[in-house]
Amino acid sequence: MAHHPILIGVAGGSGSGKTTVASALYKQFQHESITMIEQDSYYKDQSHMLPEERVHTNYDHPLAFDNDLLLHHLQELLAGRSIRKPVYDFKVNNRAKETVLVETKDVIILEGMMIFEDERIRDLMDIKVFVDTDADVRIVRRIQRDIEERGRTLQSVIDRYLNVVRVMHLQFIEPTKRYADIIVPEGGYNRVALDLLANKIDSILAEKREYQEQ
Ligand SMILES: Nc1ncnc2c1ncn2[C@@H]1O[C@H](COP(=O)(O)OP(=O)(O)O)[C@@H](O)[C@H]1O
Ligand SMILES: Nc1ccn([C@@H]2O[C@H](COP(=O)(O)O)[C@@H](O)[C@H]2O)c(=O)n1
Repeated sequence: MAHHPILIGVAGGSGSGKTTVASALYKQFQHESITMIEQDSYYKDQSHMLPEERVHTNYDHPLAFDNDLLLHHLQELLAGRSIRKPVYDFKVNNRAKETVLVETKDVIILEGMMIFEDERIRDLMDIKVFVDTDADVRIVRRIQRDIEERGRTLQSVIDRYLNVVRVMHLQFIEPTKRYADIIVPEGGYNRVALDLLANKIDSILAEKREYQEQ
């Protein structure tokens, strides 16, 4: 393994294409040593709340995330140790009982809406990517995904978007674009951006290997 793993952050609004970009990078390096972490896995545990109370949580506010645990886990991975990543269940708005073993790798991709918002987490990243997609495209993608995969109704997705997601996006996500090294329009299928990123990752890996051999 390289001397220090590389941490790549992929941020952007809900439905922007973060997961698609992160997965494309993951695929490109699947023969290397690579792993992926999602900030969504670090939504706070809400077992102490009734299911009907959990519906009212603001999931688009930085405080919805257990960033202390995320920071600790990233530090562990970067130090060469494995972690047990929490599992989040969107259908019941709560952390699941099981955890998943994640071993450290040369390249760690962290994907999530607000990963640039916490300075402690931001400062660990070697490359910061912001996936920038227009709000109309993001809401259409989100409607489709939340109904198909997260068990939501059309009305609940629309209400939450207009009352919470949109407002929080402007307050907490859009301003973090300034921290990005690279802004990728439209995300997932932007081949040029993905190739540029892959080249950069390759060169950092080569640099680290050279340093390690000295
Ligand atoms: N460039 C793109 N063109 C068309 N559809 C896309 C593109 N990027 C992502 N998608 C689709 O949009 C949806 C949301 O993308 P996803 O990567 O899950 O976004 P995020 O992780 O930012 O919420 C997915 O169904 C994905 O297949
Ligand atoms: N229990 C929850 C937790 C979060 N959300 C929404 O998920 C969005 C973030 O996920 P992306 O993959 O789209 O980045 C966020 O906007 C939350 O509103 C939820 O619906 N329920």
